[in-house]
Amino acid sequence: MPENIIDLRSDTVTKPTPEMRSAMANAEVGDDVYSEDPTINKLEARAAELFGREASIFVPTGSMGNQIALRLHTQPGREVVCESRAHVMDWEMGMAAMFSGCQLRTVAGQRGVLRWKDIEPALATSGLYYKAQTGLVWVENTHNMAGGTVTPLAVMRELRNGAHSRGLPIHLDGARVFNAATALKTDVATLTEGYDSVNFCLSKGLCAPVGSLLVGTAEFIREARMVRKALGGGMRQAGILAAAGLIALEEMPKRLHEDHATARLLAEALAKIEGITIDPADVETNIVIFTTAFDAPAYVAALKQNGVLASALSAHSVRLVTHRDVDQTACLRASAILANVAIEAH
Ligand SMILES: Cc1ncc(COP(=O)(O)O)c(CN[C@H](C(=O)O)[C@H](C)O)c1O
Repeated sequence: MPENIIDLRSDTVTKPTPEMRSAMANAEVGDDVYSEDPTINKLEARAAELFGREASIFVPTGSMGNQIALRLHTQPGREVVCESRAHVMDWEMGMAAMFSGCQLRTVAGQRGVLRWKDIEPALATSGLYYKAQTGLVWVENTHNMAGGTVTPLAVMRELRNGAHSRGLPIHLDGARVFNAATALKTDVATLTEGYDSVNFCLSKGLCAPVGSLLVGTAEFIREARMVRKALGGGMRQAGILAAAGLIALEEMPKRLHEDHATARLLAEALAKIEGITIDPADVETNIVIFTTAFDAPAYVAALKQNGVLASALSAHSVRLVTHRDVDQTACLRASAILANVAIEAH
């Protein structure tokens, strides 16, 4: 495989910045199981402040943050209503059932964006003996497998108000909520206001090496701490990770628009390639999903041989994700490789 690979598989591949590495090396630490790690405490306080919440908890992965929230909001036998291609449905190893005894009730959104009128018919909140009762409404913003699509602020509020009008909690899988806020030119506190919990990732576009944060009320986070420990997520001197997380929070959201611009460039180049279908107008953030007339896994394998890493989502679907470690020059180089390999794929 050639040198200087262009890795567009995911924004999870981002490496910590030199500033993060230096902060990690010098981090003040303590035992976080005793809540004595000063850098973790600082990160959790800062995250709660940014989201306008009472508290937050640092977790090693977005999956763990999501599953802690699902467990706390539900009880065994309840249903969780989510979008049909949600991460919690397709990428979290059946943990809703395995850990929380819940089943997922999927609802197809428009390019991943749910509306309350779509959710309402899927609810079971009283008096039905043949269905599991609904226990939680689940939103994903941005929506990964729909192509990084953004749920607008008015719809976020519509879904929140709908859930609460039926006495249901609502959780946001906000792994890329900073991308959504950037695309909407708003802030995360406004975008997520009133959501009973929000989980967001430091380790994706925000470039931290590890970690996510779950935000909510003080009581919710107190209980989340116990569930995290039960899952084996109680960490010791994790301030080393939190030091990078603080930089991720302060420095990285302001540059996410660059990833969005690069993604749009890629989409415009892809749209010119024979055998590839994509509408660049559909690309709202840092995720580019396109259809191929030819075999996608074979195409991705050939791209790898030519120095571009991508993800085949199905026989005729490919995902590219832009991020800080791939600048516009690299993406222009990738565009040429994507075109040349496509010609051979025909
Ligand atoms: C919306 C959303 N919520 C949660 C997670 C889980 O985060 P981690 O458990 O990987 O930290 C992801 C990771 N997404 C990963 C990726 O995009 O490469 C894969 C698909 O798991 C996500 O996209």
